[in-house]
Amino acid sequence: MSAHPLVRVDGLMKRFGTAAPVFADVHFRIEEGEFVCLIGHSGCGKTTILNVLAGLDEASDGTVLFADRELDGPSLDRAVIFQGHALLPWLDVESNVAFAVRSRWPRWSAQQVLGHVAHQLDVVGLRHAAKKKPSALSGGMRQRVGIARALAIQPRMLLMDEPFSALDALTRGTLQDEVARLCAETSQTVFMITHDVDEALLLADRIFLMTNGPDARIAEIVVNTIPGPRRRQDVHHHPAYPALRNHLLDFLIERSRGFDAGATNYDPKNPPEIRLVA
Ligand SMILES: Nc1ncnc2c1ncn2[C@@H]1O[C@H](COP(=O)(O)OP(=O)(O)OP(=O)(O)O)[C@@H](O)[C@H]1O
Repeated sequence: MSAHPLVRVDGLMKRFGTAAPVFADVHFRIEEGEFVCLIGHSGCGKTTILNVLAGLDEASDGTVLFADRELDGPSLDRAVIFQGHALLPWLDVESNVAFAVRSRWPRWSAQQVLGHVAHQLDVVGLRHAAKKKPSALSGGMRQRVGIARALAIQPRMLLMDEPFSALDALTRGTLQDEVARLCAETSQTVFMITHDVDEALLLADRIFLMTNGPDARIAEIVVNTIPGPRRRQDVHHHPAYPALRNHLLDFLIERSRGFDAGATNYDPKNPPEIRLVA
């Protein structure tokens, strides 16, 4: 880890009302250019952590430094792609993306904005749908618009909350490939929530495993020992794949439940880093 990671989270805790904390003592770093996935069961606080990183929610305790500065609300440095795309329904595809581009570069001419939008729509294969309203698009196309809009503002970090979970298997696979390619080409820093271990092994450089809530922790950090660039048709042939996949599934099925944060060999500031090879 470098002395100046892009994201530095220390002692993060979130409590709603007087209930037990959803999660506590969460520490992690994300390096510039890294793709990190967060995996854990429903309710352990993944979306809450993502919202804190986005500046949309505040933790009850702890600090988040982004590029060595304490976070202060949302910023165009951090773009979010939600599960349900969140497009403006009254604007066509081009205008949805242009809206974000104009807020990022308010001095750009209309021509510059439209040129940039056209390029982003090309990147996600949606140039032909530029004049369509979101209601006239399939779920996969809408999610593509969300991706184009997020990437169009060239964020320093992309935050994705289960971005493919509402899609059919075929569309999901295609979009996963596209995101893998786009992020690798631009060395995009990404923090993504997923429930899908194969998706994590395709996309992530490191996978943070969260225990069940309440009082959830990051139990361990699994390093993806399958080297990039990874492609969907190759990943499962890599010799390390079975061990990695079994390790992630065993965690979700078994170890995420009985985790003991008080165990002497567990240091929340330094969760065990797991490096599995074939
Ligand atoms: N505004 C709120 N008020 C009270 N409780 C909340 C609020 N927001 C979230 N919670 C609770 O905090 C816990 C964590 O929610 P969060 O959505 O972060 O979990 P998650 O791990 O992302 O779950 P999922 O995988 O189902 O999306 C849940 O038990 C949820 O009920």
